[in-house]
Amino acid sequence: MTGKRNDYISWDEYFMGIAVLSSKRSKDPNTQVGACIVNDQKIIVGVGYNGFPIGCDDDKLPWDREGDWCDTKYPYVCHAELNAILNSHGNLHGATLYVALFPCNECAKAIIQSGIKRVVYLSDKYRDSDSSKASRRMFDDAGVRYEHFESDKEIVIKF
Ligand SMILES: O=c1[nH]c(=O)n([C@H]2C[C@H](O)[C@@H](COP(=O)(O)O)O2)cc1CO
Ligand SMILES: [Zn+2]
Repeated sequence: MTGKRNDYISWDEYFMGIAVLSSKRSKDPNTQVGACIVNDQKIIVGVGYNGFPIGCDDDKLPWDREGDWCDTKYPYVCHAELNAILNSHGNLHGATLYVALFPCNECAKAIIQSGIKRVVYLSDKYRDSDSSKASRRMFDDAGVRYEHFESDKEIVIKF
C-alpha cells in the first residue's frame, strides 16, 4: 500500500505563497507587497498587490520615495491589502488576510471594517513606525489577531 506524500505545503504556506506570488506583479521598485484573503471555509475570496489605480499609467506617475509629496508614489499607490479587499467577492466576516508586509494604519482600518479577523504577515520592516503602532492599537481594540508567518519551506516555481 502506498501512503500519501508528506512534503505537501500547509494551508498557511499555500495562502502566503499566493500572497508572495501576487507581489511579483507589483511595479514598485522598492517594496513589493501581495495579499490574499481567505474565508472561513479556506476559499480564496480576494487577492491584490500594490500598484497605481486602474487607468493611472505606471509609466507616468512617479515611483520615487523622496521629494515633494506629490512627486512621490505615496499619494497614488493603492496598497495590496486595500486592493485585495476591493477585489474581493462574498462576505469577509471572519476571514483571514495573508500579506507580505504588516499593514499600515490606513489598511488596518479597511481590514477591520471589512470584517477580517486574522492577519498573517511576513515582513514587519516598518515595525517601529507610527503607522504600524497605530495598526496594532486598532487591531488590539477591534479583536483582530495578527501573527508573524513562520515557515522553513522553500518554494521554487520554474516555468
Ligand atoms: O501595508 C502596506 N501595504 C502596501 O501595499 N504597501 C506598499 C505601498 C508602497 O508601494 C510600498 C512601500 O514603499 P516603501 O517601502 O518604499 O516606503 O508598499 C505598504 C504597506 C505598509 O507600509
Ligand atoms: Zn496600507
